[in-house]
Amino acid sequence: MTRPTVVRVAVNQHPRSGESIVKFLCRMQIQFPESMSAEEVAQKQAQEKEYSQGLQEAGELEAIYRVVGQYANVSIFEVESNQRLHEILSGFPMYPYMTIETTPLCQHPNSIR
Ligand SMILES: O=C(O)C[C@H]1C=CC(=O)O1
Repeated sequence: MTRPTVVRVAVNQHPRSGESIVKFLCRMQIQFPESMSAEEVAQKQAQEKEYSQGLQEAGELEAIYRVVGQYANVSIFEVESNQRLHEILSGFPMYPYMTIETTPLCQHPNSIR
């Protein structure tokens, strides 16, 4: 007797690796203390750039956009778990100066991708 073919489709799969992922929209608003010097700000910005570009190269930070007119960004993360997202966000060098809103995402039925 032949068995029926079972096709498994993960709800959230990474488009390239096929691994199971969770996807989040994050909004990060940055507010440095008034007492912080321009040199300290520049140092934080350089550290942030290196950390952020590492995440982008690793595929965990899929996209980042500046919010027009604000020291804020919206970013799309594709990560293995909620725990991993928390590790990433709390590892940002600017984390102590950020207000972060996270929104979990799932597939839209009308999306063609
Ligand atoms: O928006 C910013 O400038 C802060 C920051 C968070 C990630 C990143 O690449 O930059």
